[in-house]
Amino acid sequence: MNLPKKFEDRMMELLKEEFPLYKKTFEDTRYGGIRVNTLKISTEEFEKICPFEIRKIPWIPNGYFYNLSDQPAKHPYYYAGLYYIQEPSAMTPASILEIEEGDKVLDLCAAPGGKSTELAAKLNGTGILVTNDISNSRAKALLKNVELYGIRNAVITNEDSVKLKKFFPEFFDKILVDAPCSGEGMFRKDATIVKNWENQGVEYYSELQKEIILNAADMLKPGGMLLYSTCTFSPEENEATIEHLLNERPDFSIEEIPMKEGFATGRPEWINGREDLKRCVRLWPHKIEGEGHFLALLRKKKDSLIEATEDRYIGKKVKLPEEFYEFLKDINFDFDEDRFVLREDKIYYNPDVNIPDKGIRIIRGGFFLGEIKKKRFEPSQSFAMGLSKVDFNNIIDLDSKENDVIKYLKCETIELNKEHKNGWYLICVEGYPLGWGKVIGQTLKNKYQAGWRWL
Ligand SMILES: C[S@@+](CC[C@H](N)C(=O)[O-])C[C@H]1O[C@@H](n2cnc3c(N)ncnc32)[C@H](O)[C@@H]1O
Repeated sequence: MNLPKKFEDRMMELLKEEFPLYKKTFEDTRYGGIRVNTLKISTEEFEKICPFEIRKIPWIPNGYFYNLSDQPAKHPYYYAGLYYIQEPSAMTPASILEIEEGDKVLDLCAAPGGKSTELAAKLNGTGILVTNDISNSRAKALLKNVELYGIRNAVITNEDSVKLKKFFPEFFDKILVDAPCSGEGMFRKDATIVKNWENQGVEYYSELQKEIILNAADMLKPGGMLLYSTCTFSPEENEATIEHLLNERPDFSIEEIPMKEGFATGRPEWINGREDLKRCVRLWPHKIEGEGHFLALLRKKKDSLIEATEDRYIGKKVKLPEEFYEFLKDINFDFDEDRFVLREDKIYYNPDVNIPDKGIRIIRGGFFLGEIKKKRFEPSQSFAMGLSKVDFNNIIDLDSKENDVIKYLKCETIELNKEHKNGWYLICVEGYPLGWGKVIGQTLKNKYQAGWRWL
């Protein structure tokens, strides 16, 4: 692979005797990874049913390598949201950031959702995940992933960090900043990143990261934790960004990250920086089976004068159409009635946390349940994905190896060979929900979301 000369010279100067080992990784094939969505399935269960060969990623409790000759995105289990396809080192940031149930979590640079989907799994339906991206098109990909992975407590925003900060001063318990970067760790995966590096290099991103990390710092509660990560190697975008934060916000300190085999420390000497930058972690492609990453875990000093605030969502019971309540009779899931929201015939379920909702560009505010169409309630795709098979009374369970499941995912009508009463059914593959269908006589009318269909 042809690397930019400027990049190669700099890496040689930084890595010295390690450089040949690093350089050699460009001759090897990359590693493919999948991360099990523990909102839907345990790792033990997944290992039993996984249809292709996998091998544990040593430093990620729910991460596995797969062979690149397999196609995990072409299996019904992928459509059931059982796993996320992610480069192994990119799994590390969300795995390191400890989340407690009930936390208010922000993923500031989130699209397409590789880290958000794991943060949500750790929240396990409690608290709130505000997941944000400045790019509208990327935020749409994020929306799809939030829905596919069955996340019920997310609010998706489409803002830059300056604007977001105005709405959320010292609001979050945990923040992940997976910063836009020059992507030096992506060169092997995607050659177009090399072009981008040449056009808009390290200096451009370093300035942007300094701005973003300070805005994130101001949205963190005292006592809260912030995880900063990039998939690049340049010290200007890594140790220097952290040093900038520590200089500008002296109430922050760097926390130790538990070291695993192959993890390397931060390199303060590369920027003549402070000694504690050694607590940052560098993942190198010549030391672990992954493309590489940088991580820093930061704590904001606790101010004992600040009292905990009560942020629970207090809604008022809205009058919802009868058809919706009729549908809920088949749902075995305890909804808090005060959290239902009706917006232009669409029904949502709010997370249990109050957030400002005026003046922010919100792409999705809570769990979208469905809409009223011609006096009927039509449940949404996200409603199906947010349920497990025990949550709905009427199930049609398809065999992962039979053709009907692919027909269903292709939005085709299915003829049933067993008697079913008419009405809405949660269509599952081996017990994991895929979407809705409506039985009329012997026919299953397909209600799978057209934009998601199997191509
Ligand atoms: C490294 S990518 C994020 C990858 C994502 N965390 C994941 O794991 O799937 C960085 C993201 O930051 C977004 N971004 C760039 N500038 C931003 C800003 N000022 N505020 C918020 N997001 C920004 C980009 O659109 C991009 O999607």
